[in-house]
Amino acid sequence: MPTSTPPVIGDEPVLSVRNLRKAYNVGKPDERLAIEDVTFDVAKGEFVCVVGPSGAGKTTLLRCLSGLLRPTSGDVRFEGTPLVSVPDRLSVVFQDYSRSLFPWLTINRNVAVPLKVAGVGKEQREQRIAEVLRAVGLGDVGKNYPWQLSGGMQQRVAIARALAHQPDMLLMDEPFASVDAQTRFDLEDLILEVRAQLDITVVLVTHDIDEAVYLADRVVVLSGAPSTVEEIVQVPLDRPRNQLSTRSSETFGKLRRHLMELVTAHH
Ligand SMILES: Nc1ncnc2c1ncn2[C@@H]1O[C@H](COP(=O)(O)OP(=O)(O)OP(=O)(O)O)[C@@H](O)[C@H]1O
Repeated sequence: MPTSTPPVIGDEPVLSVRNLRKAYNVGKPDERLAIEDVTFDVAKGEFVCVVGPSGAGKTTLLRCLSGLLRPTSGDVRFEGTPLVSVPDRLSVVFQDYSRSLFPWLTINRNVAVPLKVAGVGKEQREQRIAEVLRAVGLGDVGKNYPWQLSGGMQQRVAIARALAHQPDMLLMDEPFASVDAQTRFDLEDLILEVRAQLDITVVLVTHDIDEAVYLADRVVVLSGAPSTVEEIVQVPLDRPRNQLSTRSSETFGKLRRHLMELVTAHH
């Protein structure tokens, strides 16, 4: 099977993770090592998925990559700079859209939040909001409130909000886990389209191996906790991808099988 290859030719990686280690409750009786040693790079424009058994530390890793959580040791650099907080050029989308959108704000105002924080003026803000809502297939819901939309539509709003200030990188933690199967396929295709249109770098954590193969250029496979990198698998599937033909191709089947073996062997 294809395995690890150097991800970057020439340019510096957008994200570089070196010997990341994360323990919770250090020095206390309930100290717990979640991540033992994780190293990988993400190149500009690349789509990297992270998979691993339940409890492998996927959410912990993503939080460390976003600057929300400080590693115990090791180094995470975004565009060459060590992370100390969430950088402006990076956006995060979580699984639970119902907790990430502000229920008391209209869709337009939800999407406006990061633009206001970034100091974007009113006129330009309104233009950006209309653009990103159109980009996620939600042209005319701006005056509605989140609770008036379906789960899939709310997650589209969360994605639009994450894209509003034109980040260089999007980090996503199980972003499609709370929607039904058909909506999940639609959202997977949406994120692939958005990625292609905006030339954005994406790191997405999922427990769903098929989803990882369908979306990624490379898949980082974590071992069980405390996690290390089991293997980095290259995904040589053509783009644009298609839910029917890509998923039924022989290469897809082989990759899926290989990843299943890796993940279940270390469960
Ligand atoms: N705030 C915390 N305090 C203490 N331990 C924690 C904390 N958050 C996570 N852990 C522990 O760290 C380990 C990794 O958890 P994490 O949620 O990162 O894994 P995961 O791979 O995302 O899990 P899942 O696939 O079940 O969502 C687990 O053993 C968990 O109990």
